[in-house]
Amino acid sequence: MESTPGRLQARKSTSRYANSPSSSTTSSSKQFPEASVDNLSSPASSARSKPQCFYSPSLIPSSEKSKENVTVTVRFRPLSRREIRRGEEIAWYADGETILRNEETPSIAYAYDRVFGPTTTTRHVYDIAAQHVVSGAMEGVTGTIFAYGVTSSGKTHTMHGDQRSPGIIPLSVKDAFSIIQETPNHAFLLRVSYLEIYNEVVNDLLNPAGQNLRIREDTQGAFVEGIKEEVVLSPAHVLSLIAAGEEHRHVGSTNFNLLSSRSHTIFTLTIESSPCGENGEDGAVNFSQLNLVDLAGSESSKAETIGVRRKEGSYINKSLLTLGTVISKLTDGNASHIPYRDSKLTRLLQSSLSGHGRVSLICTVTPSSSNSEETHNTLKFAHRAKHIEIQAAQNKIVDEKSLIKKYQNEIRSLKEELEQLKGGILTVPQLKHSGGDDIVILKQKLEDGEVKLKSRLEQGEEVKEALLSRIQRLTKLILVSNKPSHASRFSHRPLRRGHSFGEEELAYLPHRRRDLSLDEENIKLYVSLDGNVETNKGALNEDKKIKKSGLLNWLKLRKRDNLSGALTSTSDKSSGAKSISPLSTPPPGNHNPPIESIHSHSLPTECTSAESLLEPKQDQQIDEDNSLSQETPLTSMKTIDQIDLLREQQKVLSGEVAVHLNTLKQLSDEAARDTRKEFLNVEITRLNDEIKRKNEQISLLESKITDSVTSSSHKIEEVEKSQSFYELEAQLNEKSFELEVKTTENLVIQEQLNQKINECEGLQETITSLKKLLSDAQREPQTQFAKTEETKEVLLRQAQAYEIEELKQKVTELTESREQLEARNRKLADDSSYAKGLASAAAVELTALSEEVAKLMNHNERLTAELAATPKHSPTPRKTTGPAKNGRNTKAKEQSPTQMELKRELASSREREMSYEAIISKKDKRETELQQRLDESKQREAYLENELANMWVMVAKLKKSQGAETEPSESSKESQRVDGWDLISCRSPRGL
Ligand SMILES: Nc1ncnc2c1ncn2[C@@H]1O[C@H](COP(=O)(O)OP(=O)(O)OP(=O)(O)O)[C@@H](O)[C@H]1O
Repeated sequence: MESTPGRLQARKSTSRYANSPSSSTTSSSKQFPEASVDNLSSPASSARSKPQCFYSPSLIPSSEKSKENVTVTVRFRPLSRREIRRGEEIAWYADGETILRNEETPSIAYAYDRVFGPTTTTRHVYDIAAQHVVSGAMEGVTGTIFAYGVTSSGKTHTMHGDQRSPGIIPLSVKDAFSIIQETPNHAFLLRVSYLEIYNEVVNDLLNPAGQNLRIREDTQGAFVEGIKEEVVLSPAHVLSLIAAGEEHRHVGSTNFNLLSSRSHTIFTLTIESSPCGENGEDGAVNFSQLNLVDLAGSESSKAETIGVRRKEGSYINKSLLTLGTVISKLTDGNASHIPYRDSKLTRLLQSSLSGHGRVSLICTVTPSSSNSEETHNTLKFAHRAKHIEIQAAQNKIVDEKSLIKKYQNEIRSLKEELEQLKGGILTVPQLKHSGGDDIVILKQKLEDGEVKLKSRLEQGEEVKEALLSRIQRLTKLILVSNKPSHASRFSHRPLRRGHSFGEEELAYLPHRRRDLSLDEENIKLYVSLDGNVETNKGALNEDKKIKKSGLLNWLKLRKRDNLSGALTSTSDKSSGAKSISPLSTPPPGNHNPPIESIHSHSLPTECTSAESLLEPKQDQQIDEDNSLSQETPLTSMKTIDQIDLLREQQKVLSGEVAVHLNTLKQLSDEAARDTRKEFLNVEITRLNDEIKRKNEQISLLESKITDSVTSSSHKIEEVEKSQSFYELEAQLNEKSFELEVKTTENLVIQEQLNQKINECEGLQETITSLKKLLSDAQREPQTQFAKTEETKEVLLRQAQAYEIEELKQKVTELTESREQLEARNRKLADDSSYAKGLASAAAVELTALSEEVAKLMNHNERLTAELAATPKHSPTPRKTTGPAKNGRNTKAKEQSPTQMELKRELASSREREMSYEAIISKKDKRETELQQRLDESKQREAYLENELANMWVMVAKLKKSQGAETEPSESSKESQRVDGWDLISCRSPRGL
């Protein structure tokens, strides 16, 4: 639908460019199909959370705030030779001035503030996408311009450019100085800083020592701690600093870009401006920053990088991803948290993105089909960014925060000091009308006055010179227009300023970069290195060489800075947290011919250029004049300083002449009244002579001034004529630079050589000592043999000591087992004595029993005998009947209990006898057993004692043999004693 572009053009930011000339075209003569743009982005931004304010309460924001959107433009680069050779198709194309469309699916289209075709010049891009940000910054509205796109899409080409086509940065710088020139009655102070973010580390590109700097925050927002800020005086000065900074930037080759930026860079121009002139100096100071950002390119997986490049690529992608997230959150009304802190890039861009300054995003894309997807991503990013809403406001700063005010105040007080000094010198005693008697006193006073005047003049001369030069230096830091005040750019702003660069300025820009991406040959070159994309030193060196001519000039000037020693960098802490080096600017005239055009050299007020001493020549805008930009600046500024000094001297002399004339007049009056006073005539004559002499001096100074002016103009002419000389000089410098490089390389090689020589010497020494050792060894074989014997002996002794130790252990063990056996023996002896006791008791009992048995047997025998006698006197019990029977029975009855008793007794005694016998036999058995064991123990004890004795004998033998061997050695004896094994004591405790 056509409505969307219409809507876009109706936007404030777009409409301002509606009439601007456009060279934007679609690629080649291709006919692009009409397409609907249903999905074109709408710029309407929804309400979003208020971002953090960049400016502190000390800064008074202008009441006039207007809402606007980020300016988003897209720039196509032409297809590279390589892409053409590969036969790549056009995937995206510019459909008119604001629409970009997909070739394959024409319904996919995006609208932006402007779409630049591949043939659009950077200058045109500047006019559309950057100029309003730069002029805003010069008026106090902070601005940021950044280039975004995939690798090799043309970001660096757009931001830095080359000599043939200067980029946004040089064009902005040039424009900033032109604006100063076009803004009379305003004083400006510009300072720059330049940093890179490489692998999430912030490095100061203006100060190689400033590595890994910290980002801090104060009430004004995020800032880089310790970054160098340099006060700048001219476009050439700024470009020289950028060129020097670029030397330190991380650049490497990838398979897409020979000189791919591996870091994001932020170039910041800090601008302070204040009205000056009749009543201007009391006004508030405008403070703003212009950030020019060259982002590193996002890398797709196609990049196939390895090693360092891959690491760099992942850091780059991560920070760009965070940038994308921040941008989408900024445009999302519901987002409560915006992750600025997730990357250093977004932290530093926070104040720019959060909506208090103008932002211009230039998205660079390639039309090629191979990059279609990446291009689409860039377009989506740009589409999101378009929705960021900003409220740009002019910022004013209070006096104490302003560096320009500080300098202006210092200049004012220095001038007052100078005036006082002059006044002090010129004050002479005023002649009052006095009577004739006072004439002598008057004469005396006059003479005194003359003497004092002379000495003061002499003393004050040096101080005056110092004051003057300080005033001049400070004045030079403050940039003012030398145009008449009615030519204010605010009232008559020209539609377009001239951007022509002087030779010197161009020298700081790189030559034309290699055309687009790598050609096949180059790829081969790269692939051959480390199999992938190692840095091609040759190619990089070539590019560095290209830059060198610019850099050489810069270095040359730097050297001059040092040589002249006039000014050194001093960081100005009072002006803010950041280190500023206002006086690190070059000494008067250093490499800044163009600045002469915008400097006022008048001393009374630093803003009135009408009094410029070197008018009209110095009034010309030298930066547009190539010949002037070739002038040797130091000489030029010296001349200006000299002229200033001569004029000052002239003024002092004129003052003195005036005093003399006054005195002369009074004396003449006096002489006319009283003609008798001869001495008055003499004095008059003397004064006349003096006046004449001083007038001569004045005319001499006048002629000197004229000469200086003429000679300076002659010099300019000479410079014009000697362009070739400078070229030669540049070549010479280049050669000397190369020579210096070679010398340095030589020195390094020399150092390495010395190191190697030292190493060699060390090795030589080792060899010598080894040789010496060898020869010593050969020369003293016997010593060696003795040494071997000694070693053997030591080993033997060690073995013996070890054996002794073992034997000692054995002895201990044996002693222990002997003690155990002894204990057992004792126990056995106890047992045996107990058994003996038992046996003797049993024997006693046995004897008693035997006796009893014997008694019983005797009794038994008697009874048996009695029994045998009994049948003769009494019938047999069988034959006995009746009373006989009864008689016999009674007798039997009388005898049988006794017999029975006896029998029972006999049986029991027999039983007892038998049990006693059993016990006795048991005891005997036990006794035999014990006896056997006792015998065994005794045998074992005897055996052990025998063994022990053998061992003692062995030990004694060993000791003896050892003693014999080591008899001379007291130490071994000592060791024996120490061991506690004196041979005398080496006997068995039993005397074995
Ligand atoms: N608009 C253009 N016209 C002509 N040549 C261009 C244009 N844009 C880019 N180029 C060329 O394309 C090549 C790559 O461009 P450049 O180095 O600027 O890309 P880049 O986006 O900065 O890449 P990287 O992110 O890798 O640093 C360069 O040789 C450059 O001269």
